[in-house]
Amino acid sequence: MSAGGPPLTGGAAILARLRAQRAASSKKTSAQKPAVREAVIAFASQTGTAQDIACAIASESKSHGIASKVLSLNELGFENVSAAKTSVIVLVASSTGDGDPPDNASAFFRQLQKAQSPEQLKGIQFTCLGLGDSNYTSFMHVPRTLCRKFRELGAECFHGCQEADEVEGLEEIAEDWVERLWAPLKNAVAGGTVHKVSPEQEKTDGKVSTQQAFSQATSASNAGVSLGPQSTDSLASISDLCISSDVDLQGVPACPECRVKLVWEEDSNAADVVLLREKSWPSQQEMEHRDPKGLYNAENPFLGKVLEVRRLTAGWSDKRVLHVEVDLTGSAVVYRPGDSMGVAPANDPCLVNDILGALGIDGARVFSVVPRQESSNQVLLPHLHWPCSVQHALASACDITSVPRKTLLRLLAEHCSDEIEKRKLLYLCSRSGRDAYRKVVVEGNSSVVQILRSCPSCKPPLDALLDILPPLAPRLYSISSSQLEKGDKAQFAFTVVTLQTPWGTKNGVATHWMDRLLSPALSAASNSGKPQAVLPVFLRSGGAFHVPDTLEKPWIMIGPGTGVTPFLGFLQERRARRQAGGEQSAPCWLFFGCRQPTEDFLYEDELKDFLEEKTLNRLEVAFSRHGSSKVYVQHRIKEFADEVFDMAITQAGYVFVCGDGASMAKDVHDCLLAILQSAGRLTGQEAVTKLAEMSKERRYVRDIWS
Ligand SMILES: Cc1cc2nc3c(=O)[nH]c(=O)nc-3n(C[C@H](O)[C@H](O)[C@H](O)COP(=O)(O)O)c2cc1C
Repeated sequence: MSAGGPPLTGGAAILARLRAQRAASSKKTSAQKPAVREAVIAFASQTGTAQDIACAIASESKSHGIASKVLSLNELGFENVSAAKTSVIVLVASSTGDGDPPDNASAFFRQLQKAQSPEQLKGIQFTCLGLGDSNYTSFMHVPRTLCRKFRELGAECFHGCQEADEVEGLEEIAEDWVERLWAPLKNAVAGGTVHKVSPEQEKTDGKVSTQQAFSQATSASNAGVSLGPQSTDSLASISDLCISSDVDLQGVPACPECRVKLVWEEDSNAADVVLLREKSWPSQQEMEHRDPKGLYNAENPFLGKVLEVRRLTAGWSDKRVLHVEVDLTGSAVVYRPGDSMGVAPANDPCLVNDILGALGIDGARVFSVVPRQESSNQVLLPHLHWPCSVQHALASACDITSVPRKTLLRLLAEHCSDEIEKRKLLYLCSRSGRDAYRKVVVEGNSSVVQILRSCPSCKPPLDALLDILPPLAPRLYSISSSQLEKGDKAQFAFTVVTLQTPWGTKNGVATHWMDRLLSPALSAASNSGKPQAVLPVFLRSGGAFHVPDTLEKPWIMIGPGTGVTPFLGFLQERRARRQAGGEQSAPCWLFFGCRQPTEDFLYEDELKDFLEEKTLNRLEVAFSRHGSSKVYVQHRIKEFADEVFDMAITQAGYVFVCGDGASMAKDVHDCLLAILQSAGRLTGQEAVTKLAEMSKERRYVRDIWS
């Protein structure tokens, strides 16, 4: 019988039996083994950085004589955290969205937040490395919450927690912290007296300021270390690397240990059931999945029919932005403008075939996963939804396109039979190869597929590869509609991302997947159509990025490119509320930016309608390719310095910014600081404090992406 449901029959019964057998076999072995004192290295990671650092810590711990195992927080499970089972925990955690936990930590985080007993984690020694980006309003929300809750529940910190900010450079700060981790970790695992670190002490003791750590780390890495075999200026790809046999390979991490074994399904009937289930996606059952509260996620999405798809950019432009309308009828989803639509994508089948070819594996083979360590009773790699085929795991569950982390390169190096290829990959993981790693791998926007192409002798075992590849993360798109106007429909827009890299063209995973799915409906003549497609979707809250309760304070909205999309929803909401009457409305301005009027003026007609009916009082557009000089939103905002100051500060209005976090959000932030100084006569420090206050009062709110 399925838990609380009707008895399982046919294929479902076979799948349930396979899972239960694997789980039982790993439990049996765990019961036979006495518990060993070991450190649990637990990560919360959305795009793989925290996972990579956690894996590197686990691998290196062996050389320090420390037994350890590495798990995502969800794999660990909050119910398994206790002084008896997990006495020493090293947390490596990032945040996503607006201070949200990464998907592989969300269930753990939920349970941790609910836990109240001050004794629940008594006897546990922990430390935490937080990863974050100070451009985000909820900077370090997840790591800080983990640390606070662990302490509140009785755990003790054995090594000063550290925060590594992307803005200052994660790698150096993390390396420095890990370097200082070994002695206290060894002591904690040995059960020695722990030198407790209080949050206050961390400020001066265990925790080095990020700037200090940064300079320590960089000066250490510059001292007496070879600069590598050649200048990075001439480097574009791995084939450009010339590695001599005496190249300095110091700092190469230990090869990550594989945690899992794959158990191949030999029963062809059982394998066929799995293949059929994968082929018939979405099944009737998946199509009919409904949550009465409208709570869906990437694992259990709502399958929404696509009602409309329309191209928003000119047909001749190399920029392809598509508008999509999804039917949410029956889903019980309630969204607010500012929320995002999550979409669970799949990888390009050609890339999957490349990996299968490189590894020489039949994609139709079906497997289950069991832990290699006999004492482990965790369900590992749950995101694969095993039993599954290799093809399915690589297409739907693993991230095969993002920039490879050093532990992945280290694994690949281990499995190159060609000595030169191996040394190239080792060099990229080494301290002296840091600049080459940044240039070739990070800036070159490489991927595991591209590395396998460049190193044909590389044949990593599938179990180790599946263990190390991060889960394929869902993608989030700002909703561009309001339910007050659109009811059961939700709209969003996306740019089909195509990057030119030194290796060749690299396509955005989700945007190309949606483009492939939706394009048949776009007729050449009308550029608009009614597709018969469904999208697996779920709602992600926009946090503080929402329409204010009042229309009586001014709104300044800044959203170049697809950053304008949430403001379409804001304006629909505003129109509906104005039409309902009863609210005075203060001025509402929008600063939008695009290349040129005839190419990518997204939602031009809709925005002009809002303007005409006075839902929007001013629309200022910055054209970057229309005229003799490039004009961006911050230039247009500066032209209205006095009005912006009056609306935002004197009238205590709202400033919303949406779009690219790498440059636009920073330029706009600097522009606002300059306006506070010029129009408001504030000093530089007063301007910084003022914006921080506005941010705290949720009157300066940003939804930015990297
Ligand atoms: C969509 C997105 C949202 C993010 N939100 C936050 C946030 O709210 N707070 C924060 O400190 N960092 C935030 N970050 C920065 C990440 O925490 C940081 O890049 C981290 O290194 C990612 O680690 P991971 O690869 O393990 O997920 C965000 C990054 C992205 C891409």
